Amino acid sequence: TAAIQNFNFDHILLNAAGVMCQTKEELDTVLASNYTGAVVTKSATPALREGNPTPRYYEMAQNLGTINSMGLPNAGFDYYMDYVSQKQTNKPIFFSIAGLSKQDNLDMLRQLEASDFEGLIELNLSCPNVPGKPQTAYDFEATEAILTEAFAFFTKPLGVKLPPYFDIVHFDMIAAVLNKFPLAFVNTINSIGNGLVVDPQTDTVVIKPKAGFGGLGGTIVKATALANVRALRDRLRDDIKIIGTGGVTTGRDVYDHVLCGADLVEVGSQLAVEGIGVFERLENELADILTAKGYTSLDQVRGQLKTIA
Ligand SMILES: O=C1NC(=O)NC(C(=O)O)N1
Repeated sequence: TAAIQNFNFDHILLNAAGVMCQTKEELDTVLASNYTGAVVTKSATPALREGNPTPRYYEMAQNLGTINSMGLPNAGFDYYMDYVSQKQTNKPIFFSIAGLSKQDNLDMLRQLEASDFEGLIELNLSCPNVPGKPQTAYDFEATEAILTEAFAFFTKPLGVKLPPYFDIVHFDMIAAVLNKFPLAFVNTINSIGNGLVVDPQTDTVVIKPKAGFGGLGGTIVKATALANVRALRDRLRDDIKIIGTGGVTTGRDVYDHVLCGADLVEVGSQLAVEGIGVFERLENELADILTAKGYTSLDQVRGQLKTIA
């Protein structure tokens, strides 16, 4: 549809893959909100997955953030294909996939290409929580290889979910790879992989998988998220849209993501913590900021972050 072609959504907020999107009921809840512009599915693997042993998710005190090692629990590719095939909605759906191998990903992409699905596809190259599996997008050659093979046959709107980078040279390198392909969007960031959180009552890690190592989200990842949005906006072709994810708990955080160049903004940890009402609160807080600044459109804000001369 036109909305998808020019990435023009009624609302810029949606969930982050993994949060409130594993079941049809959760997906319907996000879609039904008057304050979301789209929904993204839990990253699907070919077969249903139980994921990692629990406890595998923890919310830190003072809403500092979250740590998770879910391990890609999901109902399986066919479940989400069934959902999108039957869903009557004019709100765009992002179908997220996270194969455990290049072949898995190519197989799911071939099925999506052959289907009547008219939404967007997010290739998650950044899950940090499958023991023994790397975050693919930290391997620039592997990333180029999967995208080369994918774009040999895939014609629907495709984007990638990236891990955070922490080295300017890595921003340059991943952008050089991504700029070779007709990507519809880039979604940055996924959780900051392999953090470690201690329970102060018990001197114990707070999640069971991987001896407590898990992906960080929420307040504590905001500065890294903004840096990755800004760095990729500065480096990627203008036609590649940016979805900003990470550290969004207030309307100001949404504003900051747009200031750094985000076209859409995803909410993960704060959606898990607060529930579906977070979207209305964020949109109202954002509107108040725009009004206070005399802006009538986010287009006046997007990418306008100033530097110090
Ligand atoms: O890509 C992912 N990012 C996360 O932080 N967690 C999930 C997961 O573990 O399934 N996947």
